[in-house]
Amino acid sequence: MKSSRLTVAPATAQKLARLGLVEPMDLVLHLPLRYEDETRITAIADAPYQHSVQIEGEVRQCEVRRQPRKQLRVLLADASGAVWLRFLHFYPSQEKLCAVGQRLRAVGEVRRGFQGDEMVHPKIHAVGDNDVLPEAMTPVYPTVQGLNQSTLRRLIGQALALEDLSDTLPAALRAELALPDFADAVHTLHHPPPDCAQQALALRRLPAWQRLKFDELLAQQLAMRILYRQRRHGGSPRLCGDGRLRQALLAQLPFALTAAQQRVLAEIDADLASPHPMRRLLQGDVGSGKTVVAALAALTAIEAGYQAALMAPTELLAEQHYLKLRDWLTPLGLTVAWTSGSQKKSERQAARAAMASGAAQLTVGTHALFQDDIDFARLGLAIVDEQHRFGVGQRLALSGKGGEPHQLMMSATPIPRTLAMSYYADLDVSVIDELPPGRTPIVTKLINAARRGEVMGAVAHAVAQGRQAYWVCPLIEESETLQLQTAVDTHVELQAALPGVAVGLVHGRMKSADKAAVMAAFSRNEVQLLVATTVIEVGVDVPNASLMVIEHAERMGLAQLHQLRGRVGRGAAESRCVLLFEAPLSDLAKARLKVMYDTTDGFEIARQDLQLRGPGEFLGARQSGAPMLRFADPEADQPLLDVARNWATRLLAEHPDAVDAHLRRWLSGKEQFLRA
Ligand SMILES: Nc1ncnc2c1ncn2[C@@H]1O[C@H](COP(=O)(O)OP(=O)(O)OP(=O)(O)O)[C@@H](O)[C@H]1O
Repeated sequence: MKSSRLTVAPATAQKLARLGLVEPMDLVLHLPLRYEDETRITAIADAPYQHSVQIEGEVRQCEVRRQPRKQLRVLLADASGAVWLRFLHFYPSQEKLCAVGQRLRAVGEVRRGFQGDEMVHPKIHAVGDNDVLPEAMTPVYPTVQGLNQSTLRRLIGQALALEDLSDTLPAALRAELALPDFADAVHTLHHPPPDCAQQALALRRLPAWQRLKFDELLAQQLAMRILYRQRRHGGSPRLCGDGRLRQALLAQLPFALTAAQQRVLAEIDADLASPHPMRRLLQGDVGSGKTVVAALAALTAIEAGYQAALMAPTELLAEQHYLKLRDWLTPLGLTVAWTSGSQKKSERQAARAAMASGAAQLTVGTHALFQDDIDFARLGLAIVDEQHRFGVGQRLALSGKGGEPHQLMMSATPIPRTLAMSYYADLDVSVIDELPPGRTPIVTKLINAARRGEVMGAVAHAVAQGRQAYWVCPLIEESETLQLQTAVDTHVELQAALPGVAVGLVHGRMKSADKAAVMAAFSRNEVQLLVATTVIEVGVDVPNASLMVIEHAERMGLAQLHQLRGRVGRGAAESRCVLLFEAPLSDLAKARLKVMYDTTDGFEIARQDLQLRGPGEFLGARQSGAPMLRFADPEADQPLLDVARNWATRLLAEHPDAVDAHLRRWLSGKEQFLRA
């Protein structure tokens, strides 16, 4: 991260980028998950259970226990009572800090333990003579492994001090809506005063929250309005083909198009033939056959003498598409180019030359394809896969690329109707609402992780029948490194447990050539069991795989589970998806897993997910894979959305400068093209 005023070491910048923090303004908008109240001291005897409090006292006892597991136990006492502080992992420095007689402050939640009240892993520090209590609450930010709270707090503090936080909304608008000033709002949310009720903060009811939600919704509405306008006034080539290439591909495919595929194709064809740019969202549940529709649309552009480009959010997915499209299109005498960030320079240059000269009729790459200065000789159609990760900001940037190629966005994540109407209003929507025939429904099983051994047996059985399986190790504790470790360990474990089965491993940190090699071996059935992190979530298509095992399913978002499950059930064989969970399950986790058990309809899952999560659930919203809104809640904030919609019209007409400033603030950084 670089700005004229804020510099960050490259290693830290990398970790920040994993949180989506790229620009200094992203730091300003990286809001706390919760707060710790260190502004006051609570008497130990008065500390309520399960509420974060700060206590202060003197160490009376300090011991390291070896049984039942190694731990540090410290008895802290004040005039009112005493409580045990317990650390299961600790450093020698912590043990030293807790010497008998030392005065300590500890922040954490008190709970009833076996040996009386205790605080597990509290935050502690020694009390000095002139230690003053802070005036504001202490923020706790979402983070990744290796990036601690104090570094984040320092960087965010610097960004708050150095960034231009002046208001982008005209004073009249703020007054009319009784919204606080932008700078005040962000300062309050990072460092709320102690009298600010935790409850109101958590529920996002404070005026400061309203302000951020409103700003975010307004930016969305403005961007959509501008896109819509560009589209009405923009000119695009009329793409009418003679059907020659299409017929050739269809003749080559081992299946006929479903009625739904034919219908959406007709909708796309009508758009392509019009002189205005197509902006169409193609929705279809996992495995509904969107790729072939995209290929046929590309062929129309090519028949008309233009080029097409297809972009996917990750390199793995882009490569899968590339391999499939190359196999389909090369026999038709066409050239398909592949470009990716990890390619050798000479290969990339060759691919770019082929795009610039027009020698490549179709180019496949990651979303970064449109990030750099890439020239196409005659780009007629841009296809963007996984639209839900491609926010309105990116759409705006794409159409600003000069020329007006037609755009087709594809999404396998069903977007509930209310959401689609509010956030994709600038797009037309086509839905593939039918699966190809001959698929046997996927049977879903919920199995306690204690019965993992039996599940391994089921894998061995599937392999013995000539089938293949996936074993997915999901994100645990918000840490990619841990996820990787789990996948690596599981790979070793399964190899040992299943002699005679070729077990492969694929994860996000592998070199893309290695990843591709494992995927290719899995496609050829040389690898029968693929252990994977969630990198395989989208787009992997191996019809012979009929068993999917997902560990820690209770911790995953339903949309993600649905995507993963969609990797099986793609062939004629009966497929199963085993969701392993760690007991005991909370009621919410039970309800969520039940949804997965009850239905395989992605739209129904999305609807129930939204209902179960309820408004304001930060993590849930992130897990659902819809990061287009960070603050506002599509359902609960409907009234605010209506106001933002009206104001978007007024601002565009009366305050073009404010529009520019507002979009620059809200659509930079986070809304940049995602790099794979
Ligand atoms: N009409 C059809 N009849 C039979 N099989 C089909 C048909 N259309 C597509 N398929 C096959 O179904 C599988 C899934 O298709 P595809 O990968 O295009 O799905 P998708 O909609 O892109 O799914 P996802 O979003 O999960 O990647 C592929 O193996 C594809 O060849």
